[in-house]
Amino acid sequence: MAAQAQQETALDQIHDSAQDDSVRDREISVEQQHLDRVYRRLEEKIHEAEFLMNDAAQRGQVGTPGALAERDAQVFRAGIHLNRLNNEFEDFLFGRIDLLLGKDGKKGPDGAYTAVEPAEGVVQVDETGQYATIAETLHIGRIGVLDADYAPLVIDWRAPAAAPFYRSTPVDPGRVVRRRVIRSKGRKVLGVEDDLMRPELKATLDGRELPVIGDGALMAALGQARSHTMRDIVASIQAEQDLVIRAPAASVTYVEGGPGTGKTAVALHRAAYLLYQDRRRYAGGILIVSPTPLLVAYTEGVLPSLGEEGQVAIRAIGSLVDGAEATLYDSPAVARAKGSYRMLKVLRKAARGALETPGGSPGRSTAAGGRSEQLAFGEEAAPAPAGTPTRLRVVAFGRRLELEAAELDRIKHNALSGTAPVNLLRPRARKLLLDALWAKSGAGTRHTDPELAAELRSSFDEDVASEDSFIDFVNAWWPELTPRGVLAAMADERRLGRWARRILNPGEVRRVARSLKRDGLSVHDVAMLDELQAILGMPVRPRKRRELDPLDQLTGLEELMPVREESQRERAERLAQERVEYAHVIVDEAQDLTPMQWRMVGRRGRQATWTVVGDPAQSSWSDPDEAAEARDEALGSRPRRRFTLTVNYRNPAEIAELAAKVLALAMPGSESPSAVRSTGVEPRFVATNKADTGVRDSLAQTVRAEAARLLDRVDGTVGVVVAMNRREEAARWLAGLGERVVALGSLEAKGLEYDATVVVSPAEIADESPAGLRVLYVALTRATQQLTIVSGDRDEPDANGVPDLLRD
Ligand SMILES: Nc1ncnc2c1ncn2[C@@H]1O[C@H](COP(=O)(O)OP(=O)(O)OP(=O)(O)O)[C@@H](O)[C@H]1O
Repeated sequence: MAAQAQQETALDQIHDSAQDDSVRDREISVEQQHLDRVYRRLEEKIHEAEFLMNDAAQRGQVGTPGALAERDAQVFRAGIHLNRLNNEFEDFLFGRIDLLLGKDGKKGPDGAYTAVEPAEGVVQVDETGQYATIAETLHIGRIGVLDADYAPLVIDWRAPAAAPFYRSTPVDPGRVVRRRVIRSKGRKVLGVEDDLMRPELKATLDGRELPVIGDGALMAALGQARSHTMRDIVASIQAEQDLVIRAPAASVTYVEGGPGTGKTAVALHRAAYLLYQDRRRYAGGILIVSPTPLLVAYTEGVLPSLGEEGQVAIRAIGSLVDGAEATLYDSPAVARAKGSYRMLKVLRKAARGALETPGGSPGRSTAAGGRSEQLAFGEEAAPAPAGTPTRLRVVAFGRRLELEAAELDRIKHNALSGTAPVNLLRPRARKLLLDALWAKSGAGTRHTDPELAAELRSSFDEDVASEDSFIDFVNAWWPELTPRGVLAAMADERRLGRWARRILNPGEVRRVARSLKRDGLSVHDVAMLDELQAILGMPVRPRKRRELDPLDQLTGLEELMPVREESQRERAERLAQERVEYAHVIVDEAQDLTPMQWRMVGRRGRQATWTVVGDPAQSSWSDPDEAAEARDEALGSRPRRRFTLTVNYRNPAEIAELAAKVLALAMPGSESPSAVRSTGVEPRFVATNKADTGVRDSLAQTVRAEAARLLDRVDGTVGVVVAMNRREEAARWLAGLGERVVALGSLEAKGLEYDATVVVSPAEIADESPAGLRVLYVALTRATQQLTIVSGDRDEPDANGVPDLLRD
């Protein structure tokens, strides 16, 4: 009997699932029909754009300036249009909402009704419950497409009419009854996933009950394997994230949220939204500052997938200064000295001190006639020892005139007392030299008539200033300083000691000087270079003129028209490079910026609006209060709009719970975001067997074995996170395991994620810097599915292998 019941249940299930499959297939084919219509329309539009291009080319042959200007503008617009259509042809339709009738009957510019709330009385009740009719269906995609009658076939995801797709929740559904995510590849619809916003409502569309397919799009998206590049989340943005993405761009939008809450994703989507919403305003460019080149590479594809790249520059914090690229790391102690406000004072002294003659500060006599380093090196050059002249000799009005070392020092001291950037004080120094020589010449007493005296003085200045000996002297005595030159001078411990007196302690001076002797730059050096650039002031150099198209000159459309052979992308890159200030600045992982880095970033957005996203609990900077002060200085008095993201989309609950233990140590009292899903797989703890093979070998073997094990268990990537000083060693441990696995230093793991991670020796990571516990918290929150902790030499694992830092 029981067996028969079981059989019947099984048969029922087969029957249900066959029915489900046929409903699913029918729904897929409904969406396929819509997609086919959209493609037909897109093809028409592409033909239109091509026609416009040809038409424009014909006008070019007419040759009058007016016709040429019109041609250029038309080609430009048609080119952009074609480019977008071609680029976004793939996978661009991803959503649909089915809506109740709205409160008013107004339509927006995209052809959709604008009301958010349903009209009164559209939901009716009978003995079977609530029922209603679907009044409007909207499809959402990466770009908007209207049909030939201007009715919306696809709504751009950033348009106001698309907002309910993201904002509607079962608690606050508005007009939305069903939200559907459509999965497609090229021209083929592969699947649909539905979420019901009003599950209690029986809704009909074209006389048929609205079917619901799948378990919801979010879970489907979160469960997918990770690759080495981030995907956009445009099909499953959640309501609290959407509020940030669409927040008005006034002043500063400030977003906090724990690991995995989507801060980076939200920041990128916000850039795309701002461009859509006010393209003209953001033609000034959007800068996204990212903490590491690894995170730049990881996130780089998201904006193009949203149809935006031209106006957005994503730069690592170590690549913000043109021509400089950070490749080195500083020890925590050196980083602390270089990144803090104290360094600002040192740099100000160094910039002036770099002109001083050896053995004393400017103004003190150097009668010993010593020689000093020549500091006017080119961008790449190291300081070349050369003579700083200690005597100036010229011949003027037939007389030999001389200034001695003491006088020269006095003049230099005087000139440096000005507040202008050091390089811009050079003309003032030159003028003071001429004054001193003029006084020596005694010619000032020759005429009492002021006009004649002035004439004489001006011909004296002209004579002297054109003399080779004077020109050579000024060049050697007051060379033009470059940021790199001053930084190189700071590598001299003795000189740095003088400039950093009572600011850095002797140990810091020694370590900083030593670090500046290395070949290459660290992220902190780059911020110092930028500061020096501001302190020194760069004399204006003639800009390299790019080749001009004669037609551009004719029409004056030089900036509007892409130059021949320069693609849209190259043009965007060129503009980004030439640009120093931006219209909007987005700072990702803002908690990590040092005071000096905030100053550098601040200079790029003096007139900008800002979006700042971060998580104080993940800060690797040792003095968060000082950084907060610098951040407030960079952002000025602009009002802040604050948002908090509360849901962790990355880590399953099992991993989030473990990480929360470290958070409690790192920042007692702060709250973890709640994990949105659970996998049932607990983190694994492995202790190395030191007795067998020795600690080092054992660690290598254990980590390799764990990485191999995880590669078998997940489809995507595996990250092995070690303390910074073990990076190279760890890469060797993993040799030959393939491209899906990577070794990372703790600081490099920032912002990244992997299907599975191995965190090696929590104690080593926690001990490596004053912010070590927060860095460990970052390391523990990188996995989307599985996590293994391998204890090292410094950990004290219990019988289950759980190291002390991760026990209750
Ligand atoms: N609404 C969403 N739909 C689908 N996936 C999402 C959503 N929000 C976030 N995610 C995914 O969650 C993961 C974490 O997102 P993201 O890296 O932006 O978080 P974060 O807050 O910047 O994390 P961290 O502070 O650790 O760097 C990513 O894989 C992202 O694609």
